[in-house]
Amino acid sequence: MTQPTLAFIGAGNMSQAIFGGLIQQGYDAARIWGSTRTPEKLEQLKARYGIQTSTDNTELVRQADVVILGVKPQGMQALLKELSETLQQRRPLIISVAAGITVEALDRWSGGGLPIIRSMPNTPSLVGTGACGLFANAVVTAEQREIASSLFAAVGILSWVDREALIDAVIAVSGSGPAYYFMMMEAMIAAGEKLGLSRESATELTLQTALGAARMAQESDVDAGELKRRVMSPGGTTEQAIRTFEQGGLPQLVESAMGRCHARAAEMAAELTK
Ligand SMILES: NC(=O)C1=CN([C@@H]2O[C@H](COP(=O)(O)OP(=O)(O)OC[C@H]3O[C@@H](n4cnc5c(N)ncnc54)[C@H](O)[C@@H]3O)[C@@H](O)[C@H]2O)C=CC1
Ligand SMILES: O=C(O)[C@@H]1CCC=N1
Repeated sequence: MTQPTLAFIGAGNMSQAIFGGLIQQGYDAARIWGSTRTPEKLEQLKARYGIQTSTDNTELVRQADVVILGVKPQGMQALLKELSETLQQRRPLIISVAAGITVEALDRWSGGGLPIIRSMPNTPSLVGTGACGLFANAVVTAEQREIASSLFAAVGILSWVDREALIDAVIAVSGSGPAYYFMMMEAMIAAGEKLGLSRESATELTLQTALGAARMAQESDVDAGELKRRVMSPGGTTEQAIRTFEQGGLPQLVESAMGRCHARAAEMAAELTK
């Protein structure tokens, strides 16, 4: 199958993670277009990834089989107002990555009746280990679903949800999730340094431990709780650390942090999609 031409409108962090990951997996960079507001940024993207670039979003839509909307949620309505006429003429598959912007709003702002997929990817897509949730409107064909699946499968795993509301749960788990782990890494590195390790060594040990734990949990036939218990020797060192996390309320803290993340997605939808 020929690779579809992709237009990333708003080639920022998330878009770059997706097309950077696709290019690493062998996607033809000549079939990838990116736009940002600033020409200097586009020059950098061209030099780094070899993609086609333009500051003219309508030019991108005219080339595209798939249009990926990668702007901030606050900029989506204005962008679609600018593009609706061209989108209606060209009728590409539209994939939004924006948090808090509903399919109903995307449909309304783009003039109605277009195939729209609301996705929630994450930045580890850049290194082929992304995790993405997807929801399609009724206009999206089986073939277009396949196209979206193969794009996201090239940069990680994906999961279709059958209710749009579940995209907000995906945001709380995997869309925002990399930041939770990065925060844990920051804290472990800082604590390792305080215990006398060099920054370099604390960083290397922390990152390898995060990678090892994730790989082990993925490959194991027992759950994360059991893997945790297997590290905890009775009367030993890990037990003291885990007890300290529990006494500090870590599981409840994670639940309320993810609850706030989830609630914010709904608040954004109420604020931005009137
Ligand atoms: N950063 C992340 O980890 C994730 C972000 N998202 C979603 O991705 C979207 C973008 O987020 P980031 O990539 O983090 O932001 P970003 O600020 O890095 O990227 C946005 C880009 O859009 C460009 N832009 C803004 N208005 C434009 C316009 N009218 N035409 C062309 N380009 C325009 C900006 O110049 C910028 O390069 C958001 O809607 C966010 O909800 C989703 C999942 C994860
Ligand atoms: O923080 C945000 O709003 C975006 C959506 C998921 C990750 N970053």
